[in-house]
Amino acid sequence: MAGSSSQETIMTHSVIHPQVLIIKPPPAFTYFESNFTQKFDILKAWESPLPLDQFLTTHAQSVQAILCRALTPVNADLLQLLPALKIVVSVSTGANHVDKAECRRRGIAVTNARNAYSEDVADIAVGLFIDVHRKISAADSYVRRGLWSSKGDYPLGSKIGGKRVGIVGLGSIGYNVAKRLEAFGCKISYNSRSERPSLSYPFHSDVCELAANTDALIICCALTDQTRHMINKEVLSALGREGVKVNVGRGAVIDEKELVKCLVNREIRGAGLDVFENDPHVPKELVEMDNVVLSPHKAVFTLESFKRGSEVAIANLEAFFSNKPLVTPVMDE
Ligand SMILES: O=CC(=O)O
Repeated sequence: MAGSSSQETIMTHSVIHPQVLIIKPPPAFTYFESNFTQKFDILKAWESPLPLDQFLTTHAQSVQAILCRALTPVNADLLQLLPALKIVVSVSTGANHVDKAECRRRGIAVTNARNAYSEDVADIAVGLFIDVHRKISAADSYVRRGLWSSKGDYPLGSKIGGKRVGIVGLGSIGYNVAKRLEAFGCKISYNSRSERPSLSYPFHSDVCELAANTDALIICCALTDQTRHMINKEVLSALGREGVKVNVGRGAVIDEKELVKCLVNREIRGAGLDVFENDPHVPKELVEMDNVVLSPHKAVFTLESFKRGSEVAIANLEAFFSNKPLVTPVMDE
């Protein structure tokens, strides 16, 4: 008996979990870390005293899987240091931080969080939209700075109900924004990679035409070669002086320099921005404007979203290590 129990102990201790590299922990990782460590041997690059390239060189021959987040680029330089890599599991929905062309060339699979965060991101889009029109953040600052008593009533905002809202990217996030804003009495139309005939919202294949026919644009699409700087000077001009722009997609979908110029010259009414062209760097002009609401790329930041995101990541890693089909592979764009 004694022999078999010590054999059991040895067996328990000798279970070898598949290795997963993490360079920087994803947000809220500590909440879900044990879910990962029960199944995988997590290589924590951020805890190593070695410089990253030395750390990676040490593990180069064994690392087949990497778990990453939006702010950790998995670019060609990093991929070169990982010759045995077979899968990149991103806990983000957007996969623009992964060099997908290089992954494709090397036969490395890429997965993302797909729709895990859509509802929470849609909530923030709606929050920014309301905030810009009703000046909630600016009014909060007005009260805190003691201006209410010295300067009197705060300037008027603009009504939400009846606004014509153009959604750019009617995927899962965009659709959730549309449903929410319909309930506020807004009129929805959209631009997307393709029309969704099952929905009754008017579709505009041309984003400029969408802008010309709406009071606000809400950017919900992914950053791809096709969408980079899609919201340019022409689109912003079409949106017009009373127009508002909200972005919960990726900063570089908008030509940020043009956006700043339009805001400075009051060529559009305002903007609500959760993402920036060079996250986490925010143009200083924007910081000074009270018709702009700024948010630090946090639309997905709820415990519930990160729980769901970590479940999707674990499901993809398990599928990969047991040779099953991946749960949320990123399709070629
Ligand atoms: O921006 C966050 C994400 O893409 O998940």
